[in-house]
Amino acid sequence: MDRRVSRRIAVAPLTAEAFARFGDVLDTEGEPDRIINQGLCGRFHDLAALDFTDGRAGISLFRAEPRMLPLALEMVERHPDGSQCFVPMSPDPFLVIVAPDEGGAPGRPLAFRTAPGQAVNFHRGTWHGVLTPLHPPGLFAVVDRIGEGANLQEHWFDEAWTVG
Ligand SMILES: NC(=O)N[C@@H](O)C(=O)O
Ligand code: NI
Repeated sequence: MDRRVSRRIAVAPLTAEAFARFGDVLDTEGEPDRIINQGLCGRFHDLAALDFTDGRAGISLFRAEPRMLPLALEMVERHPDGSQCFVPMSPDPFLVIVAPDEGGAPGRPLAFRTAPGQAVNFHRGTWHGVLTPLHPPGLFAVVDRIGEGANLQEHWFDEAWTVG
């Protein structure tokens, strides 16, 4: 009997609970923490743990090509010196891929699809797929570490995983 592990990764809806071991989910679920601006705005306050060993936080804009599913996942990466936050600038869902660390290498990846208005913040050192829009224009604000060195470890799989 073929005991090969399936290399197909299903895409699940993103939830804070399922993502908690990998990072933070930012959204406007529930009541805002503060009502500001003369009652015209709800502030959902301090939603992500920004964590940098050195350097500083920076905000960059990404314009990324949308991908189609099923996706051949060839690699994941991690940033040992800083967290990384993807904030979509459109209401379109995007794909979030993470993997547990197993002795310094990624284990079986997990894939999530965001709901409109959800953003994610990868904890420092979390294995993740690169920014992966599913719809144009693929515009994101990214909050991550600005500092010396590459702050990047890549892992290329011997055999790609199929996501979706
Ligand atoms: N390289 C870069 O700025 N972005 C990646 O870290 C990514 O996760 O998309
Ligand atoms: Ni990254």
